Amino acid sequence: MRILNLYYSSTGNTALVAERIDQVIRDAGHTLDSIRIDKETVVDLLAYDFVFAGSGVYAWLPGKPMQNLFEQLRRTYVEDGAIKPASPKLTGKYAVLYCTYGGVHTGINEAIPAIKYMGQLFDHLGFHILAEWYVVGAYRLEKMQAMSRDGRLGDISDRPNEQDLRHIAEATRGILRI
Ligand SMILES: Cc1cc2nc3c(=O)[nH]c(=O)nc-3n(C[C@H](O)[C@H](O)[C@H](O)COP(=O)(O)O)c2cc1C
Repeated sequence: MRILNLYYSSTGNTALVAERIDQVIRDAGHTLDSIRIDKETVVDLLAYDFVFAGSGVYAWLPGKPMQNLFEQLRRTYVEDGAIKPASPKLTGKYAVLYCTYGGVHTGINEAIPAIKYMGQLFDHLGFHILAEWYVVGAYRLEKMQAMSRDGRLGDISDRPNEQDLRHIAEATRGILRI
């Protein structure tokens, strides 16, 4: 099984989640490509059977570098015919989407558009979307730290914490059983 973990992380929270996912996959005896997205990233999602895709949430969406990559991929897959009308499902292609988010204003509702945005590329290609994981992540920028205390989710200064990462590890172990 060819496995990819593709993620964008600006302030490190999503990277912590991604690293835990990587570790569980390796401990289960698989190899994987783990790619932290930057401006240079080139990838073919269709080269993999199982893709984990994650990002921090910024203004309700994944980070700009991930949006740019997904837009490039969407265009390429439309041009080469991989995105077909009615998006027929592909056998043996699975995706798991995850994000970290602060939710200072409206809680998890701020993160839902980011997950749905990422999911659309996989859905268009015909991947089966197995799960959507929402992990709380503190606002790490100095000027935003009050948002980690005063928002709708309460004090999230230490998130993602070890308990969050243990949940992700368990969920990853579970999803690999399919
Ligand atoms: C510039 C900026 C904008 C953000 N905007 C949102 C937002 O709209 N909604 C939200 O829930 N969290 C928002 N957050 C919180 C991040 O989603 C959260 O800190 C996340 O864990 C960051 O992931 P990263 O450390 O992997 O970059 C924002 C954080 C920053 C720094």
